[in-house]
Amino acid sequence: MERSHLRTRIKFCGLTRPGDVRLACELGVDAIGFVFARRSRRRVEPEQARLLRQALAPMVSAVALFMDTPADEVRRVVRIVGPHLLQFHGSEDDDFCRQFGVPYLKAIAMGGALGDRGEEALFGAFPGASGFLLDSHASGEAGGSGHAFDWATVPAGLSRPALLAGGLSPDNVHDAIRQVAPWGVDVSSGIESAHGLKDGERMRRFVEEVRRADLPPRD
Ligand SMILES: O=C(O)c1ccccc1N[C@@H]1O[C@H](COP(=O)(O)O)[C@@H](O)[C@H]1O
Repeated sequence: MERSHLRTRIKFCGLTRPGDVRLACELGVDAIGFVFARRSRRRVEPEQARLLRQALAPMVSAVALFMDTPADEVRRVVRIVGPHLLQFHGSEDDDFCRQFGVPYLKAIAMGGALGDRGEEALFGAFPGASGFLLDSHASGEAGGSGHAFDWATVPAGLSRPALLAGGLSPDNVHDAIRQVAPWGVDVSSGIESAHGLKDGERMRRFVEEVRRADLPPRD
């Protein structure tokens, strides 16, 4: 697929240890996600996330992930952690997502029943979103499953930034980027040794594979 950008952005999600945050920054990732979704095994408390955020290098963004989280809880995280971006995975609408005064990404469920998958059908309900995350869960289900969806269902030539997510790993991210040419990639399970515990070698290989996919094709 043709690319409109020179570099695929990388977001590592579900980090729970300062050492993992520091290594991710050394490897050159663009954003780190902290999970506040109630059902997640990677969930961190706001005070813990505040410490993790302090381990971030300059110019690396902190992303706070929610799934149908009450607005007062989101506000508390915004106040204590100070994320650069919010990421919503549930049935939140555009008004809900915008009310916190922080730019937001909306996760779009790419699993389950296939309907109209044009850009307007996927993104049209979220004019206030800074970008999107195309994840493998079905509507109403949680993400972070480690399962990929059919990348062929991503419409070509998206005009708004979209991160490809769901089941990415060092073993498939090169092919995913070459097939979809996403604005960015987002990974959690594929760089873990256990839920919330990232594996240094898998993190390093993931970044190397993204960089390899970004090289111009040889003649
Ligand atoms: O990580 C979680 O526990 C989680 C919980 C609820 C909603 C989303 C969640 N994670 C997001 O899902 C994508 C894909 O994860 P994976 O790579 O397939 O494990 C991940 O990037 C998070 O943004």
